[in-house]
Amino acid sequence: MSKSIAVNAGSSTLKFKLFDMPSEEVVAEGTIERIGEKMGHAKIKYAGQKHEDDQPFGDHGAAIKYLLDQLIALGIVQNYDEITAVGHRVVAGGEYFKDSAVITDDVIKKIDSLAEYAPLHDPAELMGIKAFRKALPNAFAIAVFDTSFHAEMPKKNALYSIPYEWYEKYGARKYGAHGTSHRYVAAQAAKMLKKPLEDLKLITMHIGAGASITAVKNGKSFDTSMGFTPLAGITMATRSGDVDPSLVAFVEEKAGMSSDEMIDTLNHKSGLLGISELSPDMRDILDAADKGNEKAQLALDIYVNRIKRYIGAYIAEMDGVDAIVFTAGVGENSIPVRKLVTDNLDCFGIKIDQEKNQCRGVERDLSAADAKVKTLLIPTNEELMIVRDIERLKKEAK
Ligand SMILES: Nc1ncnc2c1ncn2[C@@H]1O[C@H](COP(=O)(O)OP(=O)(O)O)[C@@H](O)[C@H]1O
Ligand SMILES: CC(=O)OP(=O)(O)O
Ligand SMILES: [Mg+2]
Repeated sequence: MSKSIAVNAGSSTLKFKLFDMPSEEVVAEGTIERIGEKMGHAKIKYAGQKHEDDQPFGDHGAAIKYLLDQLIALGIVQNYDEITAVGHRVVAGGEYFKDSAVITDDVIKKIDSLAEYAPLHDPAELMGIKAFRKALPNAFAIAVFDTSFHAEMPKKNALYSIPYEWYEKYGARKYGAHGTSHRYVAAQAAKMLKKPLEDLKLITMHIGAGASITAVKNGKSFDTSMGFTPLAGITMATRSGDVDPSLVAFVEEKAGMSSDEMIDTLNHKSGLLGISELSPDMRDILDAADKGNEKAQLALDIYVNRIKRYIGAYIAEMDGVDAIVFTAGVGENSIPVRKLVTDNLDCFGIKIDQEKNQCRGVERDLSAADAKVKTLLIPTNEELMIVRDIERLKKEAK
């Protein structure tokens, strides 16, 4: 018996799961939230116990140090040597990493060189890789890339209608993200539908703080809403999603902003937060909209509209759909958002049963009896995919 850990650094969170392998039993798991904010929060579950801390985590480095310290302090492991393998989530793998990779000095250099493709994520993930390498020098370590699932997307969907040489010279294309999550929920959907994944057309909606929608056709990523970086696509907690690039240049000029300031604003001060001028958190937006706050209502309306827009687009692109899937923070937990997104989609055969929709964080078929297209709720499990890739790459390395 050995232990493997999956480390998942998001834009503002650090999540982990420690598994006993090969049983895949979770022996400890936790989340450190609101990294970089005035006050952060850590929650770790292990051996039937729960440990919580309110303290600031200045950056992902601080969160990683805390996690490594707590593994020993809480007695989750007596010694780091008990953890024989580590899998790190890395958002941007460019066109280079079409599969997960065993971490070497060269792989670290390559990830570093790709950091511009996911500026909110890759630097934090590299910090994690380096800190774990130092603490667990003998562990088998791999990187699992969000972009791998989208790497072979058809060119007609991956390329922008811009000069072709930009793709050749600079790698200017759509890379997408959240691939590990889309891959997991698509496979689970096939199990729930009792059909081979290869025969299905699915729309998987990963809607958390970062959010993306993927058209999964015959088990492969066919199109996805995120773009060159995770800034594109639907409205997110603080990210704008799609905008006309001319508007960007226009506001830069009018407001005297540098392009760095602009990208920072589109990443951190836009989305739900930007429109509502209130909060990036969907729970706050729903509460405020309920109480009649007009900007919160508008933020909610825009958010729902963008998701519907991509559902419609992907049904058209795939020439139909068998099931749509809700996952991630908002998708798994928000009953009202699932209702609003699926309202008035009868024309596509999508209709949910409002009773079945009264649930959170469970795997469930939400479809109404007369729906032609299934609506599924599937909690994501990026960490399970990561440890499964550890096992696969270990075998391949032998
Ligand atoms: N009950 C809920 N209702 C609405 N939104 C929720 C609820 N619970 C969590 N969320 C949202 O989920 C988001 C976090 O999702 P998650 O997938 O963990 O994000 P990420 O991995 O992008 O950091 C938060 O922005 C929060 O607003
Ligand atoms: C790519 C991305 O947006 O990731 P997260 O949702 O974890 O921030
Ligand atoms: Mg995430």
